[in-house]
Amino acid sequence: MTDSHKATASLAIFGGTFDPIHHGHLRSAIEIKETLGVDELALLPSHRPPLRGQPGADSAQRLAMVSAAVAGEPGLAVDGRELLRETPSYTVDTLRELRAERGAEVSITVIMGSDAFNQLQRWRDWQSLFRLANVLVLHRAAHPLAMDEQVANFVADRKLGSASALTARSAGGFYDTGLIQLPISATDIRQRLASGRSIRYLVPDVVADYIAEHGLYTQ
Ligand SMILES: Nc1ncnc2c1ncn2[C@@H]1O[C@H](COP(=O)(O)OP(=O)(O)OP(=O)(O)O)[C@@H](O)[C@H]1O
Ligand SMILES: O=C(O)c1ccc[n+]([C@@H]2O[C@H](COP(=O)([O-])O)[C@@H](O)[C@H]2O)c1
Repeated sequence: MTDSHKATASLAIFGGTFDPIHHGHLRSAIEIKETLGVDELALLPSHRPPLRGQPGADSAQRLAMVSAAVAGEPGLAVDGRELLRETPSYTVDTLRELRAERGAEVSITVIMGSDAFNQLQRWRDWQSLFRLANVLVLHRAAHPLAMDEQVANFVADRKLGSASALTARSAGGFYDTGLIQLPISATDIRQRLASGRSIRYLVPDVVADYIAEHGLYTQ
């Protein structure tokens, strides 16, 4: 795989633990879909998050909540492929699978928040992400961009001038959107549930209903 291909179609992937998915994720997904003009945007729940402890909800429950949240939203899709691998959910493995399926010409962009990007140097084979895909960063108010020096040097000559430039190339580009996300976090949602407070308007109603029905995050 090289980054020199001119892309023929475009896909963006937004991976996460989604424990649970919330309106911060969903709002950003829509904004990116519109800003990039990408053909497809898929949310990918991770099965075994590589750099954090076991989630509060199991993988099938997190996938069910993501699926319910985007049902009926034509711009967004769900890709459950990471649940099929028992190894840690390394993004580089997911990208290798997608490349094998989609070919070299399709533009693939990995979306991540600044909290995730600030840890990129800890990701498995992180330089290969740029061989296989583009990377787009969103900002979280609570996590100012503070990338590792090695990562900063690596992306310095990969920076693109616009978000839409990502969809024109298959891989190798980096774009920092400057987009500030809604200040919602899954940690805060779990804490509210554990202390009996409401999570209404932080997550879609179908997700709140699923959480209540399954008694999730009560402790
Ligand atoms: N409010 C938000 N808006 C948009 N993206 C978000 C938001 N919160 C998290 N993200 C991004 O979504 C991806 C998956 O995040 P994750 O599922 O861990 O959610 P989280 O709210 O950060 O959860 P936790 O609080 O459990 O760490 C990451 O790239 C993260 O930066
Ligand atoms: O590939 C890795 O080494 C790697 C390390 C940490 C996180 N990720 C991916 O980054 C996404 C966000 O992770 P998290 O833990 O912030 O929800 C999710 O798709 C993870 O699989 C990937």
